[in-house]
Amino acid sequence: MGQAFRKLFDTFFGTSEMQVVMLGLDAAGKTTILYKLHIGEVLSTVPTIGFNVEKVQYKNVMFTVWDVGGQEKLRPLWRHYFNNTDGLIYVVDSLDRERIGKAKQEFQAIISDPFMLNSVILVFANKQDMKGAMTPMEVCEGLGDKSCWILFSGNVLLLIGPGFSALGFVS
Ligand SMILES: Nc1nc2c(ncn2[C@@H]2O[C@H](COP(=O)(O)OP(=O)(O)OP(=O)(O)O)[C@@H](O)[C@H]2O)c(=O)[nH]1
Ligand SMILES: [Mg+2]
Repeated sequence: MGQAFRKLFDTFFGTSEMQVVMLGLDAAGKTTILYKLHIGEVLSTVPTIGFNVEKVQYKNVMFTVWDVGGQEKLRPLWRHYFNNTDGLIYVVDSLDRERIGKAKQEFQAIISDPFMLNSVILVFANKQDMKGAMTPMEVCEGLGDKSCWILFSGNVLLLIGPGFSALGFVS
């Protein structure tokens, strides 16, 4: 019955699509997350030069996820992905206390861009398995959004600030 209802629902409403860009400093774990979402496995990665792109279906939404290299010399290219982006996944290495200031600077620059004003934003506080990792609250404060709320699920921090809304992606 559930299946039949879903088929009927999909026939009438179809599958919607969202373009999502995944950004964050180098070695934050973006490519690892992309392939965990895409094939459900943790693969070994090399630093991304350019981008990886995969489609990920969640319920009746097809997400096209762009994972863009985060090395310093590649960051000026990030803005080329902002046009037509519905959502941002910003990945932070929770172990990297030294660079949380840099992660904040890049995050604030992204969310101030006119193309990103209507995007939904999800901050992924990654590497929570590591001893000494910043807590999601510390990551949230480190990124400079004092008014954010946190919904914490596993190692996902959903950051909802003024003008932001939730990306239905957390599981
Ligand atoms: N312990 C731990 N290590 C992780 C986690 N996620 C990623 N890593 C490791 O972090 C390193 C960098 O991961 P990548 O996914 O390549 O990082 P990236 O953000 O894509 O890096 P760039 O492509 O250079 O921007 C790899 O050695 C991963 O195995 C995690 O949740 N926990
Ligand atoms: Mg990568």
